[in-house]
Amino acid sequence: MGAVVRAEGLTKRYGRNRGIRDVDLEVDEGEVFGFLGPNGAGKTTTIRTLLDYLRPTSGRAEVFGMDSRKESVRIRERVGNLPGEFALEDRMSGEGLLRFFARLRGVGDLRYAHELAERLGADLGRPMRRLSRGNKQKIGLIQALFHRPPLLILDEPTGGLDPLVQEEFLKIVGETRAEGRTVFLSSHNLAEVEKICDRVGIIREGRLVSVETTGTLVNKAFRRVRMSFAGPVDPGPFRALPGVKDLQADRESLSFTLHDNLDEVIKLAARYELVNLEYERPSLEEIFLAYYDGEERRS
Ligand SMILES: Nc1ncnc2c1ncn2[C@@H]1O[C@H](COP(=O)(O)OP(=O)(O)OP(=O)(O)O)[C@@H](O)[C@H]1O
Repeated sequence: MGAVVRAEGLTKRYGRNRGIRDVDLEVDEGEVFGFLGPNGAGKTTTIRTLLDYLRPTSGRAEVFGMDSRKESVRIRERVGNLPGEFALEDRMSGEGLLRFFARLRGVGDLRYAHELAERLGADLGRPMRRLSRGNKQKIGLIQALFHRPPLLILDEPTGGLDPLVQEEFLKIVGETRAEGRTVFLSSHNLAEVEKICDRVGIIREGRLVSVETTGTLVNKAFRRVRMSFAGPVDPGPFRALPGVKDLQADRESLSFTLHDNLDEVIKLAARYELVNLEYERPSLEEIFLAYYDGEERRS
């Protein structure tokens, strides 16, 4: 499996504004790659630069091995793109818009488009300008998906969608991957990223600060531990153990986050009569917040 998207030292400055700096990135064929970061981190800038809607200040990007500046037309033919602002104020209906895109792309058959509209509950009959944000977004997704492109680049695909529609969208992404196609999506919604992404890139203040498989990111993080005992427990020795943080205690129970050192914690707990033990891994959201918090303190 080769890289479908590759960025090397990709940098975009907007005058004195930061944009993105030195982004090195590879997205492999057949994977679902999640691009995470808070508002203003540089997700949209990266996506627009990959597709040559923006010219990089320095560095380069390739999509399907083609230079994104020199071969943007050929690249865009093979990409289904949902831009960050899909807000057409058009008189045309969703159906009209899809027919327009179908002609442009030389696709004769709109059956998959109609199937997607049905599944997402999209209203294809109304003028685009009369649709709510979420309903516009559905049309935006359908136009990105219906010609079954080998690469999907989706900027905040579930923004404005209600939870049931989000679930359906996640199924569609799963089917896309099962067909061996590649998906690159940016998101704020960490629960959804955790469900569908094989790998995750975290961007912070224009720099890509981490790329990991979703499993690694979640597994190497801390755990939340809660212990209840049959009698009073002395929290002091627990608090003193390396790896134990944010410990809270009442007479017969302890709760804390554990970053390391499970063995010593269990041995210490075994000196008491333990009646309950909860050991939970955090959500990607908690990891992300902790990551950002830690980064902030380091910088
Ligand atoms: N046209 C522009 N002119 C000047 N600065 C810009 C422009 N577009 C983006 N920026 C700046 O570049 C940085 C990255 O913005 P970008 O829109 O790529 O972030 P994002 O991660 O997509 O955020 P969001 O989640 O809010 O969409 C921000 O500091 C932003 O202020």
